Amino acid sequence: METAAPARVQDLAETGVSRLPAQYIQPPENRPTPSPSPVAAALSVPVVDLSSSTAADDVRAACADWGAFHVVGHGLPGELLDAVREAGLAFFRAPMGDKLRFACDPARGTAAEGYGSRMLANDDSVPDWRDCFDHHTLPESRRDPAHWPDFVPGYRDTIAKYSNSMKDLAQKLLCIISENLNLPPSYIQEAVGEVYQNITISYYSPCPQPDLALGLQSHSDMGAITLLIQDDVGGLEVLKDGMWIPVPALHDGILVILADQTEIITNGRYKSSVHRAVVNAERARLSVATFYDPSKSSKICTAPQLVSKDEPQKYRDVIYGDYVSSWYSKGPEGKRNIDALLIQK
Ligand SMILES: O=C(O)CCC(=O)C(=O)O
Ligand SMILES: [Fe+2]
Repeated sequence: METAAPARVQDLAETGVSRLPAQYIQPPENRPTPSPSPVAAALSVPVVDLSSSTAADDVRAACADWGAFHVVGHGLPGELLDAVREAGLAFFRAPMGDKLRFACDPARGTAAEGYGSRMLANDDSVPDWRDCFDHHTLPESRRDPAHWPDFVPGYRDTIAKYSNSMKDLAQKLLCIISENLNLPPSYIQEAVGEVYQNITISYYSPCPQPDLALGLQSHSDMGAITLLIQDDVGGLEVLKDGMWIPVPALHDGILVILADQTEIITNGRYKSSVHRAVVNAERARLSVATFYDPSKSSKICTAPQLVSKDEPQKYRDVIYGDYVSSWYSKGPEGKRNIDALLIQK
C-alpha cells in the first residue's frame, strides 16, 4: 500500500483549480476536436439487438465497419449495470483517506490492482485527467475481494457478480464473431486461452479547461474484447475514418470494443477500435470497462483459415506478455503496438 498520498486528479479538481495544471496540457494535435464536422456529426456507432434474428449479420457489419458497437437485448439485468455504476460512484465520492486504503501499489508496476491515476507506470507522456480503480477478477485464482473497497455496502459482491456475467457475454460475442468468419464457434475463445479479466472503473472529474486536456489518451485496448458501460455524461469517442465520433451512453446498452488480439487472430479482417475520452467542466463522469484478455504466457496466432494468397498473414505471432510489456514501454498512442507486429512485404 502507498504511504504518502500521491496526486489524484479528483484531489486537484476538488481544490477548485481555475486553470489546468501545466503537466495536463495536451499538445495541440492531441486536444479534443472543437466541434465535429458535418460528416462526423452524421455518424454514430451501430446498435445491435442481440435478441433479434439478424443479430449475427448486424455484428458482422459492425465489426467490419466500426470495431465498436452497442449491444442491447443482451440479457443482463439493468439493475446489475446500475449497481456497478452506483458502487463505483460511491467509492469515488468517499473521503480520500478511505480510498487511499485501497491505493494500487506502485512497486507492482503495471500489475497493480486498486486505486490509481496513471494508465502507464513511470511514463513521461501527458497524464490523463482521470482516476481509476482496477480489479483483477478472473481467473478466480487472481480474484481477491480483500483488495476491493470494504466501505461501500455490497461492493465486492456486485463486482464478482458483474465479472461472471461479463465473461459470459464476452464469450457469447466471441462465438458470434468466430462463426461470422466461418471459424468454429469456440475458435477465438480457444485462441485466447484462459481468460484474464480486469474491470477498471474510471472517474473523470470536472476539468477547469477541458479543451486542453484528455480524460484518457487515444489508444486501442490490448486484449481480445472490451465491454464498457458508462453514465449519461458522455465523453467517450471512437476514431472512424480519421474522425473522432462521440459515443453517447445507451441506457442498459453495453459498448463492445474489439481489441488488438482479435485483430491479430482475424488477420486484420476486424480492426481494434482506437478510442479516447474527453472531459468537461461541469460534471464528473464514470465508466466501467471489462477487459477480456489472454494470459501473459499465451501465444497469439492468426487463424490459418483466414490466411490465403490474397490475404497473406499480416501480423507475427506474439506471446501476449511481450505484447503487454511493449504496450507499457512504448505507450498506447494510436496503433503503434499492433503495427510493430506487421509482417513487412
Ligand atoms: O472511459 C471510457 O469511456 C473509456 C475507458 C477505456 O477506454 C479504457 O479503460 O481502456
Ligand atoms: Fe480503452
